[in-house]
Amino acid sequence: MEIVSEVRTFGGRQIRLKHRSSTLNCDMQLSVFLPPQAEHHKVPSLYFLSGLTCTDENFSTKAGAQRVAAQLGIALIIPDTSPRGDDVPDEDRYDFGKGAGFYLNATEAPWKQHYQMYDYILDELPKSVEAQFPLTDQRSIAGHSMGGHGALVIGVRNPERYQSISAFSPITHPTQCPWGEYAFTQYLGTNRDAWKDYDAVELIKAYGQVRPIRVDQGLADNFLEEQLKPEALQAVFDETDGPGAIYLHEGYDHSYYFISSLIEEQLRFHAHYLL
Ligand SMILES: N[C@@H](CCC(=O)N[C@@H](CSC=O)C(=O)NCC(=O)O)C(=O)O
Repeated sequence: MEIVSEVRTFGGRQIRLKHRSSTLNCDMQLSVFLPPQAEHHKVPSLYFLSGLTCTDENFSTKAGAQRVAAQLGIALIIPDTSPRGDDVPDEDRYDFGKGAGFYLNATEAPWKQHYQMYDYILDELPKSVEAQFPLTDQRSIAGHSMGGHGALVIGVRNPERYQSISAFSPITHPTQCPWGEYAFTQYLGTNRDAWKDYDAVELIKAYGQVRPIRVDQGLADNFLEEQLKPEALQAVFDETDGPGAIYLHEGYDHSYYFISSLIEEQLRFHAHYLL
């Protein structure tokens, strides 16, 4: 991975990188924050998956996560939200294609050649960053909206890889909401049984709650009822015995103002399991 830019913040290093991804068959960029402790010893990592229309820079510039990550000694690994480049197929809509990879492995043409974000986040990215930076193999995963869906799906399916899972305003039940139904039809085809591998509600029903899960949801979120459906996640938390918890916040919307208000709580939640 090649360093594109680097700045010092809160005693640590905020780094932007580019690399050729063999999983996605394209060049990718990502951001990494290394806390000051990484100068002396290996540190654990929190992966943060962003939402529709985002790159790695939305979270790294708007969430304000670095101050507390520096105090706690946790690295932040912030990938892009889809494959990129002129060779990558796209559609002219904000909720599908580039910027909207939905953290799955596409099975349908023309998407499957590049849209393999599930494998990229789970395998290629940790191997690459852990080979280059002083990181332990202790990881947790978080995300926002489409990225909250990604964090829940990847975390629930791979409890041996992630100590804890959190999400801001996640798409909890993508097989039952317009964003998910459109994207899954294109990426995965029309067999709805195959969609269940990428639906947090269906996965928790099947796998249970192995790792701790924290969800924060604003009650003034304009996507709440149609796209996010926290009540479906609450129902499956209630059905399955486990520590999953959804915190509802009066007056907060879907934006990074919400994420920046609650990021400290989510970082401290993960620190409990990572450190
Ligand atoms: N129509 C809007 C929708 C895009 C949007 O709200 N994106 C969110 C994530 S939504 C779910 O994944 C986001 O994080 N935007 C970036 C930001 O910095 O706020 C639009 O096209 O803007």
